[in-house]
Amino acid sequence: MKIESIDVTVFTYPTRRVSDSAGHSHPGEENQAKMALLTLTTDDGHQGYAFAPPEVVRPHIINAFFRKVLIGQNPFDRERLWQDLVHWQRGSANQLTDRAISIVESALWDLQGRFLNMPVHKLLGGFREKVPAYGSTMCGDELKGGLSTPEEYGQFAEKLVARGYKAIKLHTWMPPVSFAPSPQMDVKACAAVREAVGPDVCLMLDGYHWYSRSDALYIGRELQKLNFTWFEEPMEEQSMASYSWLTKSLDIDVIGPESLSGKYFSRADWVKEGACDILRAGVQGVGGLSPTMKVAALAEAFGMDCEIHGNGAPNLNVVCAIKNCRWYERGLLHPFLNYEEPAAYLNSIIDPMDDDGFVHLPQRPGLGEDINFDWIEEHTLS
Ligand SMILES: O=C(O)[C@H](O)[C@@H](O)[C@@H](O)C(=O)NO
Ligand SMILES: [Mg+2]
Repeated sequence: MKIESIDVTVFTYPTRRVSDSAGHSHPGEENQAKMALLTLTTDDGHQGYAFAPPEVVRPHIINAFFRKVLIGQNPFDRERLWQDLVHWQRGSANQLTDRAISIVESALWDLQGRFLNMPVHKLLGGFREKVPAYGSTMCGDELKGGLSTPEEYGQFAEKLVARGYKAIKLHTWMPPVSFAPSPQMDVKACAAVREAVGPDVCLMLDGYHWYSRSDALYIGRELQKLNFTWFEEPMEEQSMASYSWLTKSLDIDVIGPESLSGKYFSRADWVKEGACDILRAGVQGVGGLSPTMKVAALAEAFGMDCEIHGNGAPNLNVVCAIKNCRWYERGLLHPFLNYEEPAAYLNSIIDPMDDDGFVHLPQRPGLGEDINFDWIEEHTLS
Protein backbone atom coordinates (compact mmCIF):
# COMPACT_ATOMS: atom_id res chain seq x y z
CA MET A 1 0.00 0.00 0.00
CA LYS A 2 1.42 3.40 -1.02
CA ILE A 3 0.05 6.96 -0.81
CA GLU A 4 -0.79 7.94 -4.36
CA SER A 5 -2.43 11.36 -3.95
CA ILE A 6 -3.04 14.18 -1.50
CA ASP A 7 -6.03 16.38 -2.36
CA VAL A 8 -7.59 19.41 -0.71
CA THR A 9 -11.24 20.30 -1.32
CA VAL A 10 -12.29 23.77 -0.17
CA PHE A 11 -16.01 24.19 0.41
CA THR A 12 -18.44 26.62 2.01
CA TYR A 13 -20.86 26.14 4.87
CA PRO A 14 -23.11 28.46 6.89
CA THR A 15 -22.14 29.39 10.41
CA ARG A 16 -23.09 31.84 13.13
CA ARG A 17 -19.59 31.79 14.61
CA VAL A 18 -17.55 34.90 13.92
CA SER A 19 -14.02 35.82 15.03
CA ASP A 20 -13.12 39.04 16.80
CA SER A 21 -9.97 41.07 16.13
CA ALA A 22 -8.03 38.87 18.55
CA GLY A 23 -9.13 35.66 16.85
CA HIS A 24 -11.57 34.52 19.51
CA SER A 25 -14.94 33.19 18.37
CA HIS A 26 -18.30 34.66 19.31
CA PRO A 27 -21.89 34.32 18.03
CA GLY A 28 -22.76 36.58 15.13
CA GLU A 29 -24.91 36.90 12.03
CA GLU A 30 -25.06 33.84 9.81
CA ASN A 31 -22.27 33.96 7.27
CA GLN A 32 -20.62 31.66 4.73
CA ALA A 33 -17.36 30.21 6.01
CA LYS A 34 -14.77 28.09 4.21
CA MET A 35 -13.45 24.70 5.31
CA ALA A 36 -10.95 22.36 3.67
CA LEU A 37 -11.12 18.58 3.53
CA LEU A 38 -7.72 16.99 3.09
CA THR A 39 -7.89 13.52 1.49
CA LEU A 40 -5.10 10.95 1.33
CA THR A 41 -5.64 8.20 -1.26
CA THR A 42 -3.56 5.04 -1.62
CA ASP A 43 -2.75 3.09 -4.80
CA ASP A 44 -5.34 0.47 -3.80
CA GLY A 45 -8.06 3.06 -3.24
CA HIS A 46 -8.09 3.46 0.52
CA GLN A 47 -8.66 6.98 1.87
CA GLY A 48 -8.16 9.04 5.01
CA TYR A 49 -9.64 12.45 5.76
CA ALA A 50 -9.04 15.46 7.97
CA PHE A 51 -10.70 18.88 8.16
CA ALA A 52 -8.61 22.05 8.25
CA PRO A 53 -8.80 25.80 7.77
CA PRO A 54 -7.98 26.22 4.05
CA GLU A 55 -5.00 28.48 4.72
CA VAL A 56 -3.36 25.81 6.90
CA VAL A 57 -3.31 23.34 3.99
CA ARG A 58 -2.78 25.88 1.19
CA PRO A 59 -1.13 24.67 -2.04
CA HIS A 60 2.39 25.68 -0.93
CA ILE A 61 2.16 23.41 2.08
CA ILE A 62 0.80 20.51 0.05
CA ASN A 63 3.34 20.84 -2.77
CA ALA A 64 6.47 21.91 -0.89
CA PHE A 65 6.14 19.49 2.01
CA PHE A 66 3.27 17.01 2.16
CA ARG A 67 3.63 15.58 -1.33
CA LYS A 68 7.42 15.42 -1.13
CA VAL A 69 7.33 13.41 2.09
CA LEU A 70 4.23 11.28 1.66
CA ILE A 71 3.72 10.34 -2.01
CA GLY A 72 4.84 6.76 -2.65
CA GLN A 73 5.11 6.01 1.04
CA ASN A 74 3.30 3.38 3.10
CA PRO A 75 0.72 5.21 5.27
CA PHE A 76 1.39 2.74 8.06
CA ASP A 77 4.92 4.18 8.41
CA ARG A 78 3.20 7.06 10.17
CA GLU A 79 5.88 7.75 12.82
CA ARG A 80 8.70 7.92 10.25
CA LEU A 81 6.57 10.14 7.99
CA TRP A 82 5.79 12.40 10.94
CA GLN A 83 9.47 12.67 11.87
CA ASP A 84 10.34 13.46 8.24
CA LEU A 85 7.72 16.23 8.14
CA VAL A 86 8.98 17.68 11.43
CA HIS A 87 12.52 17.83 10.06
CA TRP A 88 11.19 19.92 7.17
CA GLN A 89 9.89 22.52 9.65
CA ARG A 90 13.29 24.01 10.46
CA GLY A 91 13.96 25.00 6.85
CA SER A 92 10.37 25.93 6.01
CA ALA A 93 10.66 29.61 6.98
CA ASN A 94 8.01 28.92 9.59
CA GLN A 95 5.56 27.93 6.87
CA LEU A 96 5.18 24.28 7.89
CA THR A 97 3.33 24.63 11.18
CA ASP A 98 2.54 22.10 13.87
CA ARG A 99 -1.11 22.71 12.95
CA ALA A 100 -0.49 21.69 9.34
CA ILE A 101 1.42 18.59 10.35
CA SER A 102 -1.38 17.66 12.75
CA ILE A 103 -3.86 17.71 9.86
CA VAL A 104 -1.99 15.30 7.62
CA GLU A 105 -1.05 13.09 10.58
CA SER A 106 -4.72 12.95 11.57
CA ALA A 107 -5.59 11.90 8.01
CA LEU A 108 -2.96 9.14 8.21
CA TRP A 109 -4.59 7.85 11.40
CA ASP A 110 -8.04 8.11 9.77
CA LEU A 111 -6.81 6.13 6.76
CA GLN A 112 -5.37 3.40 8.98
CA GLY A 113 -8.59 3.14 10.97
CA ARG A 114 -10.80 3.03 7.89
CA PHE A 115 -8.55 0.40 6.29
CA LEU A 116 -8.60 -1.77 9.43
CA ASN A 117 -12.28 -0.99 10.05
CA MET A 118 -11.35 0.13 13.57
CA PRO A 119 -11.86 3.40 15.51
CA VAL A 120 -8.55 5.22 15.91
CA HIS A 121 -8.85 5.31 19.71
CA LYS A 122 -8.64 1.50 19.64
CA LEU A 123 -5.47 1.68 17.55
CA LEU A 124 -4.02 4.27 19.95
CA GLY A 125 -4.67 2.14 22.99
CA GLY A 126 -8.35 1.92 23.88
CA PHE A 127 -8.87 3.11 27.44
CA ARG A 128 -12.58 4.04 27.45
CA GLU A 129 -15.52 4.61 25.14
CA LYS A 130 -17.15 7.42 27.09
CA VAL A 131 -15.66 10.32 28.99
CA PRO A 132 -17.07 13.11 31.21
CA ALA A 133 -17.11 16.48 29.49
CA TYR A 134 -16.66 19.97 30.79
CA GLY A 135 -18.57 22.75 29.17
CA SER A 136 -16.03 25.22 27.79
CA THR A 137 -17.60 28.64 27.27
CA MET A 138 -16.75 31.06 24.56
CA CYS A 139 -14.85 34.15 25.65
CA GLY A 140 -16.98 36.86 27.20
CA ASP A 141 -18.67 39.48 25.06
CA GLU A 142 -20.83 42.62 25.24
CA LEU A 143 -23.95 40.96 23.82
CA LYS A 144 -27.04 41.52 26.03
CA GLY A 145 -28.26 38.15 27.20
CA GLY A 146 -25.01 36.54 26.11
CA LEU A 147 -21.85 36.43 28.25
CA SER A 148 -21.65 40.15 28.96
CA THR A 149 -22.00 40.20 32.76
CA PRO A 150 -21.11 37.97 35.71
CA GLU A 151 -24.83 37.31 36.18
CA GLU A 152 -25.15 36.08 32.58
CA TYR A 153 -22.26 33.68 33.16
CA GLY A 154 -24.10 32.41 36.22
CA GLN A 155 -27.35 31.98 34.30
CA PHE A 156 -25.58 30.13 31.48
CA ALA A 157 -23.79 27.90 33.99
CA GLU A 158 -27.16 26.90 35.47
CA LYS A 159 -28.33 25.86 31.99
CA LEU A 160 -25.15 23.84 31.39
CA VAL A 161 -25.61 21.97 34.67
CA ALA A 162 -29.24 21.29 33.76
CA ARG A 163 -27.96 19.90 30.40
CA GLY A 164 -25.81 17.42 32.33
CA TYR A 165 -22.36 19.00 32.60
CA LYS A 166 -20.52 18.18 35.81
CA ALA A 167 -17.78 20.73 35.09
CA ILE A 168 -17.60 24.15 33.46
CA LYS A 169 -14.63 26.17 32.24
CA LEU A 170 -15.05 29.89 31.86
CA HIS A 171 -13.27 31.83 29.16
CA THR A 172 -13.79 35.34 30.41
CA TRP A 173 -13.48 38.75 28.81
CA MET A 174 -10.53 39.67 26.62
CA PRO A 175 -9.83 42.63 24.33
CA PRO A 176 -11.44 43.88 22.11
CA VAL A 177 -14.16 43.77 24.82
CA SER A 178 -14.16 47.38 26.07
CA PHE A 179 -13.52 46.71 29.77
CA ALA A 180 -11.09 43.82 29.33
CA PRO A 181 -8.72 42.66 30.66
CA SER A 182 -10.10 42.95 34.17
CA PRO A 183 -8.98 40.66 36.99
CA GLN A 184 -11.84 41.97 39.13
CA MET A 185 -14.47 41.18 36.48
CA ASP A 186 -12.95 37.72 35.96
CA VAL A 187 -13.28 37.02 39.66
CA LYS A 188 -16.86 38.36 39.72
CA ALA A 189 -17.80 36.01 36.85
CA CYS A 190 -16.22 33.06 38.67
CA ALA A 191 -18.01 33.97 41.90
CA ALA A 192 -21.34 34.30 40.08
CA VAL A 193 -20.91 30.87 38.51
CA ARG A 194 -19.94 29.25 41.82
CA GLU A 195 -23.00 30.88 43.44
CA ALA A 196 -25.21 29.64 40.62
CA VAL A 197 -24.09 26.00 40.45
CA GLY A 198 -23.27 25.26 44.07
CA PRO A 199 -20.20 23.58 45.62
CA ASP A 200 -20.16 20.24 43.78
CA VAL A 201 -19.59 21.30 40.16
CA CYS A 202 -15.95 21.42 39.05
CA LEU A 203 -15.06 24.90 37.81
CA MET A 204 -12.02 26.13 35.90
CA LEU A 205 -10.90 29.52 34.64
CA ASP A 206 -9.16 30.18 31.33
CA GLY A 207 -8.90 33.95 31.16
CA TYR A 208 -6.77 36.67 29.59
CA HIS A 209 -3.50 35.11 28.57
CA TRP A 210 -1.21 38.08 29.26
CA TYR A 211 -1.78 39.05 32.88
CA SER A 212 1.17 40.09 35.03
CA ARG A 213 2.41 37.85 37.81
CA SER A 214 0.66 40.13 40.32
CA ASP A 215 -2.69 39.96 38.56
CA ALA A 216 -2.40 36.21 38.07
CA LEU A 217 -1.58 35.75 41.76
CA TYR A 218 -4.58 37.85 42.78
CA ILE A 219 -6.95 35.89 40.54
CA GLY A 220 -5.47 32.54 41.59
CA ARG A 221 -5.92 33.34 45.29
CA GLU A 222 -9.59 34.29 44.65
CA LEU A 223 -10.15 31.05 42.71
CA GLN A 224 -8.82 29.12 45.70
CA LYS A 225 -11.50 30.73 47.88
CA LEU A 226 -14.10 29.63 45.31
CA ASN A 227 -12.69 26.09 45.24
CA PHE A 228 -11.92 26.11 41.52
CA THR A 229 -10.30 22.99 40.07
CA TRP A 230 -7.65 24.54 37.85
CA PHE A 231 -6.29 27.88 36.65
CA GLU A 232 -5.39 28.04 32.96
CA GLU A 233 -3.15 30.29 30.86
CA PRO A 234 -3.31 33.53 32.86
CA MET A 235 0.10 34.68 31.64
CA GLU A 236 2.26 34.50 28.50
CA GLU A 237 3.23 30.83 28.26
CA GLN A 238 6.60 31.69 26.76
CA SER A 239 7.65 32.68 30.27
CA MET A 240 8.12 29.30 31.90
CA ALA A 241 9.76 31.03 34.87
CA SER A 242 6.55 32.97 35.54
CA TYR A 243 4.58 29.75 35.61
CA SER A 244 7.12 28.06 37.89
CA TRP A 245 6.72 31.03 40.23
CA LEU A 246 2.89 31.00 40.02
CA THR A 247 2.63 27.23 40.48
CA LYS A 248 4.78 27.47 43.64
CA SER A 249 2.78 30.48 44.86
CA LEU A 250 -0.66 28.88 44.60
CA ASP A 251 -2.41 25.78 45.94
CA ILE A 252 -4.91 25.58 43.05
CA ASP A 253 -3.66 23.46 40.13
CA VAL A 254 -2.02 25.48 37.39
CA ILE A 255 -2.43 23.82 33.99
CA GLY A 256 -0.41 24.29 30.83
CA PRO A 257 1.06 24.93 28.44
CA GLU A 258 -1.71 25.14 25.85
CA SER A 259 -0.66 27.58 23.18
CA LEU A 260 3.13 27.25 23.61
CA SER A 261 4.93 25.63 20.68
CA GLY A 262 7.63 23.03 21.11
CA LYS A 263 5.52 19.85 21.07
CA TYR A 264 6.58 17.42 23.83
CA PHE A 265 10.01 19.10 24.18
CA SER A 266 8.69 22.32 25.75
CA ARG A 267 6.32 20.33 27.90
CA ALA A 268 9.17 18.19 29.23
CA ASP A 269 10.87 21.41 30.34
CA TRP A 270 7.67 22.58 32.09
CA VAL A 271 7.53 19.29 34.00
CA LYS A 272 11.22 19.48 34.91
CA GLU A 273 10.86 23.11 36.10
CA GLY A 274 7.61 22.51 37.99
CA ALA A 275 5.85 25.12 35.83
CA CYS A 276 2.49 23.37 36.06
CA ASP A 277 0.58 20.85 38.14
CA ILE A 278 -1.34 19.48 35.14
CA LEU A 279 0.14 19.22 31.64
CA ARG A 280 -1.79 20.31 28.57
CA ALA A 281 -1.59 19.47 24.88
CA GLY A 282 -3.96 19.33 21.94
CA VAL A 283 -3.63 17.51 18.64
CA GLN A 284 -3.63 20.75 16.63
CA GLY A 285 -1.11 22.39 18.96
CA VAL A 286 1.61 19.74 19.14
CA GLY A 287 1.48 18.33 15.62
CA GLY A 288 -0.84 15.35 15.77
CA LEU A 289 -2.31 12.48 17.74
CA SER A 290 1.04 10.71 18.21
CA PRO A 291 2.87 13.67 19.78
CA THR A 292 -0.17 14.30 21.98
CA MET A 293 0.05 10.69 23.17
CA LYS A 294 3.75 11.28 23.89
CA VAL A 295 2.88 14.31 26.07
CA ALA A 296 0.30 12.24 27.94
CA ALA A 297 2.88 9.52 28.53
CA LEU A 298 5.37 12.13 29.77
CA ALA A 299 2.79 13.42 32.24
CA GLU A 300 1.88 9.93 33.38
CA ALA A 301 5.55 9.15 34.05
CA PHE A 302 5.58 12.08 36.51
CA GLY A 303 2.28 11.21 38.13
CA MET A 304 0.54 14.11 36.39
CA ASP A 305 -2.69 14.45 34.48
CA CYS A 306 -2.61 15.70 30.90
CA GLU A 307 -5.79 17.55 29.95
CA ILE A 308 -6.30 17.56 26.20
CA HIS A 309 -6.86 20.96 24.58
CA GLY A 310 -9.90 21.34 22.41
CA ASN A 311 -12.88 19.44 21.09
CA GLY A 312 -13.21 17.48 17.86
CA ALA A 313 -12.52 13.97 16.59
CA PRO A 314 -8.70 13.89 16.89
CA ASN A 315 -8.68 15.18 20.47
CA LEU A 316 -11.58 12.95 21.50
CA ASN A 317 -9.83 9.85 20.18
CA VAL A 318 -6.74 10.69 22.26
CA VAL A 319 -8.86 11.37 25.37
CA CYS A 320 -10.41 7.90 25.00
CA ALA A 321 -7.02 6.25 24.64
CA ILE A 322 -5.35 7.56 27.81
CA LYS A 323 -6.00 7.21 31.54
CA ASN A 324 -4.50 10.45 32.89
CA CYS A 325 -7.07 12.85 31.47
CA ARG A 326 -10.16 13.59 33.52
CA TRP A 327 -12.24 15.56 31.02
CA TYR A 328 -13.13 16.14 27.38
CA GLU A 329 -13.28 19.84 26.50
CA ARG A 330 -16.73 20.25 24.90
CA GLY A 331 -17.16 23.64 23.31
CA LEU A 332 -16.90 26.37 22.76
CA LEU A 333 -20.36 27.07 24.13
CA HIS A 334 -22.55 30.18 24.15
CA PRO A 335 -26.21 30.89 25.11
CA PHE A 336 -26.94 32.03 21.56
CA LEU A 337 -25.57 28.95 19.81
CA ASN A 338 -26.79 25.34 19.69
CA TYR A 339 -23.68 23.17 20.06
CA GLU A 340 -25.72 19.99 19.52
CA GLU A 341 -26.44 20.93 15.90
CA PRO A 342 -23.86 19.46 13.49
CA ALA A 343 -22.14 21.64 10.93
CA ALA A 344 -23.73 21.36 7.48
CA TYR A 345 -20.85 19.15 6.27
CA LEU A 346 -21.43 16.59 9.02
CA ASN A 347 -24.39 14.27 9.41
CA SER A 348 -23.94 14.15 13.19
CA ILE A 349 -21.63 15.64 15.81
CA ILE A 350 -18.59 13.68 16.94
CA ASP A 351 -19.22 14.24 20.63
CA PRO A 352 -22.83 13.51 21.61
CA MET A 353 -23.30 13.90 25.37
CA ASP A 354 -25.81 12.05 27.55
CA ASP A 355 -27.84 13.64 30.37
CA ASP A 356 -25.17 12.61 32.88
CA GLY A 357 -22.49 14.62 31.13
CA PHE A 358 -20.70 11.74 29.38
CA VAL A 359 -19.56 12.02 25.78
CA HIS A 360 -19.90 8.70 23.96
CA LEU A 361 -17.32 8.16 21.25
CA PRO A 362 -18.77 7.04 17.91
CA GLN A 363 -17.51 3.60 16.93
CA ARG A 364 -17.22 4.44 13.23
CA PRO A 365 -13.87 3.38 11.70
CA GLY A 366 -11.13 5.95 11.56
CA LEU A 367 -11.41 9.18 13.51
CA GLY A 368 -15.19 8.70 13.56
CA GLU A 369 -16.29 11.81 11.69
CA ASP A 370 -19.75 11.41 10.11
CA ILE A 371 -18.89 13.33 6.93
CA ASN A 372 -21.65 14.62 4.62
CA PHE A 373 -19.79 14.12 1.33
CA ASP A 374 -22.81 15.25 -0.70
CA TRP A 375 -22.77 18.64 1.02
CA ILE A 376 -19.03 19.01 0.35
CA GLU A 377 -19.44 18.07 -3.31
CA GLU A 378 -22.36 20.47 -3.77
CA HIS A 379 -20.55 23.36 -2.07
CA THR A 380 -17.03 22.90 -3.36
CA LEU A 381 -15.18 26.09 -4.27
CA SER A 382 -11.91 24.51 -5.43
O1 LIG B 1 -9.20 30.93 20.67
C1 LIG B 1 -8.57 30.33 21.55
O2 LIG B 1 -7.65 30.79 22.23
C2 LIG B 1 -8.94 28.91 21.84
O3 LIG B 1 -10.03 28.47 21.08
C3 LIG B 1 -9.34 28.84 23.26
O4 LIG B 1 -10.35 29.75 23.49
C4 LIG B 1 -9.84 27.53 23.69
O5 LIG B 1 -9.63 26.52 22.76
C5 LIG B 1 -9.10 27.20 24.95
O6 LIG B 1 -8.33 27.99 25.46
N1 LIG B 1 -9.33 26.06 25.46
O7 LIG B 1 -8.71 25.72 26.62
MG1 LIG C 1 -7.29 27.17 27.14
